[in-house]
Amino acid sequence: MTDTTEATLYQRLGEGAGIAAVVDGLYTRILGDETLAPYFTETRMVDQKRHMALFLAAAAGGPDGYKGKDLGVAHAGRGISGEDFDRVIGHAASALAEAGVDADAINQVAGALMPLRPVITNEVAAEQTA
Ligand code: HEM
Repeated sequence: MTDTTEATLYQRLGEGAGIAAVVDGLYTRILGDETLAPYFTETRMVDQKRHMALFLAAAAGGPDGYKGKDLGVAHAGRGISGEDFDRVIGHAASALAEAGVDADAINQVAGALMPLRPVITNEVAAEQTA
């Protein structure tokens, strides 16, 4: 079987099927979080899960099938705080752990997502010219 020292992050997440399971777990947690759920009241969750799964697959070095919006544009004007972002990262870590992903790979995912914090949150976006 695949040696984990050589497997790509995408493989360690279980490829497309593994990522789909993680994304299911992630949005179950997000919609169960009373701080985060209100952001998604108008959202078609089937589409949202598909976009997130494709985005994560590409971010993990898998196939680049993401055709959604630029993440700065997708989140602009929603008033998302740094604390909201950190809660989502926490739920992602829990969903990854529940899916059996090892701690090292979870840290890699979190590390890959952290640069998005200023892109997605209102706090720092207000200080940027973009
Ligand atoms: C690492 C963090 C995040 C990633 C990778 C991410 C990823 C995405 C992606 C791929 C989309 C779809 C864009 C499209 O449809 O073209 C999206 C939309 C969205 N995200 Fe995020 N997101 C993150 C954090 C957050 C946070 C912290 C919140 C709020 C608490 C949030 C709320 C939303 C909302 C409300 C939408 C629009 C849903 C709709 O179309 O109705 N996201 N996000």
